Amino acid sequence: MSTAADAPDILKRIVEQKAQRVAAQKQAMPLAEVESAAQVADPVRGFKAALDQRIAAGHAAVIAEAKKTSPSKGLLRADYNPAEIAQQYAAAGAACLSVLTEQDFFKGSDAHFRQARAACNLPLIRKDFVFDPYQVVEARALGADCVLLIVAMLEQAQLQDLHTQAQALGMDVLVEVHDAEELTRALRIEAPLIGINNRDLRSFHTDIDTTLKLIDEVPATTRLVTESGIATVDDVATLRAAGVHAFLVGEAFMRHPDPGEKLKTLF
Ligand SMILES: O=P(O)(O)OC[C@@H](O)[C@@H](O)c1c[nH]c2ccccc12
Repeated sequence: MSTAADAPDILKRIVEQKAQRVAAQKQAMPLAEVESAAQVADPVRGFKAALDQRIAAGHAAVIAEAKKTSPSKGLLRADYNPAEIAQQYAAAGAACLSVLTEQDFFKGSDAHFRQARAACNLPLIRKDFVFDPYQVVEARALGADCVLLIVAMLEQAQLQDLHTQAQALGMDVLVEVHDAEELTRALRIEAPLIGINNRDLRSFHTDIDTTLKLIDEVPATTRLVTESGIATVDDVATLRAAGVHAFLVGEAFMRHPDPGEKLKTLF
């Protein structure tokens, strides 16, 4: 069985760095304080519901991602303004937004997340590397409507517990997998929302076949999101023809001077 110990090197490095950050953050802001902040946070906006609505109406549901930098591609956008990007995405018809908050490898921040969420009415996923229950409470305190859980970096019991905790706080969870074994683990916890990451974190190579190969294993009642490397109108058409209607796209939008314009042309 794949476990956190088998995670690709880049994921291990990110998680090690993150563990130090979380330890320091717990000192700066004890759990009880974060819990209080979570209790008075803005109500959740319904992340999965927004995807389901778009798709029920016959449209593709786009989770449009804001990220300044990625470990695989480096700087994507020098003039990074999360509030402006959020408004452009919302105006262009995105169903939901994704905002990177990881600091060391993606140059994200909690402030980016807050700015983006305040600038629109769409539901947002906090994109980070979550392994500690503290981070789940922190996400809700920030106003997150959904959190990402990456199967490759979590033990099964951890995955189950974090998933239950996030749902108890009212959030949706995007459970990310990359292969059949990880998908089995996501299905075992009955995750309603599963993302197939087309990026191989060992090589950084993206291939939409990753989604196409796994699609038959995903029950019709599960909302499937295809993630990463979606760059052309052909990619979108191929995936939709195969029955995938929710898309998480970052790089293709971020490289364009007007990310919202790119969203409109791609979808
Ligand atoms: O920029 P892309 O290739 O369109 O991919 C977006 C998103 O899928 C990618 O950023 C991502 C997928 N899973 C992640 C986990 C952590 C950080 C980032 C990611």
